Amino acid sequence: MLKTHNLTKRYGSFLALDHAQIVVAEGECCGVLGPNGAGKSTLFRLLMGFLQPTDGTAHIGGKDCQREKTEVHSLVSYLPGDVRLFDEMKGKQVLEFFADIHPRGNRERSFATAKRLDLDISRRVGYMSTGMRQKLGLSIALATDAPVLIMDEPTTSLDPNVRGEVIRMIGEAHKSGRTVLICSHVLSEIEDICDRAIIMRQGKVVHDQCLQDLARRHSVVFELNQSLPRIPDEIRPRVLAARQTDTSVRLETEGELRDVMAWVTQLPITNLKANRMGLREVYDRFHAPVSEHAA
Ligand SMILES: Nc1ncnc2c1ncn2[C@@H]1O[C@H](COP(=O)(O)OP(=O)(O)OP(=O)(O)O)[C@@H](O)[C@H]1O
Repeated sequence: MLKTHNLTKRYGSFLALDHAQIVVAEGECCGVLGPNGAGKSTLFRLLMGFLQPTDGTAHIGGKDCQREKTEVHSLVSYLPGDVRLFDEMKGKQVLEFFADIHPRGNRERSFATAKRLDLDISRRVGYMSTGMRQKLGLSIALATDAPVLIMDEPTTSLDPNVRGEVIRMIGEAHKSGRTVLICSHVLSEIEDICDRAIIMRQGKVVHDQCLQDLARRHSVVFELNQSLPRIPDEIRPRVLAARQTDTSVRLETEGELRDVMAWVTQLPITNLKANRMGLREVYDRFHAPVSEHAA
């Protein structure tokens, strides 16, 4: 449904997006992760045809995001990272305006979405708080029945309860068969609704993670006062990685944990911990926390 080939964007000599190869299948929900400046919004703006690529191509629903922008826009509902709306208009007028110009817009659904987000649409945009303006943007973007949803940090500036509601609404859109591309700095939001997560670093896609696979992974950590013995052949295929630093051992496993644990627990170990792997561990492989860099 959505495909980029070597998609590249330079601002002068600065490479903001570096030969990105991304494929999102129809009906898939794909999260895009990465620190500030990684190139996420640049990718989204290129997909919407708001930026001209330096190199490469992007297609949505088989339409070229540059040359067939109008067709692409009729397939996509887009929430920009910086929601800018008309200050002089009331919320209701803004919803009517966007529902009328989007080929798949619907006034009643926009009003219902705003109501679900507890937004007072009788208020003028200029008098709305940042979170209220974000809700208004969401009421526009979530109310169309466009088959593709592209959302740049949809829960930014929202309080925790509304964040939860927005994530539920995006999850519902995904369940109804729509294709979703979403970026967020909140890893749990991506884990909650996405099938896959793409991790970006300095304009490059550095990792593509299927979240169903991740749910079957565990980290097993323990102390051992000797070298780790050879892992038995029966469990070796399920131990994806084994690392020993002095007395500390960390195994990364996939699938059934029972016989891995049976082997580990017959070693002279202490301080055994086994945890389900999360997106955090995967993300930290590419972006270690700032304090670790500083250490
Ligand atoms: N118009 C521009 N001119 C020059 N550099 C730009 C321009 N727009 C973006 N950049 C740079 O491109 C890089 C990628 O920016 P982008 O907005 O795509 O990052 P992002 O991953 O969305 O970040 P954030 O999480 O902070 O929103 C940044 O270093 C940014 O400073």
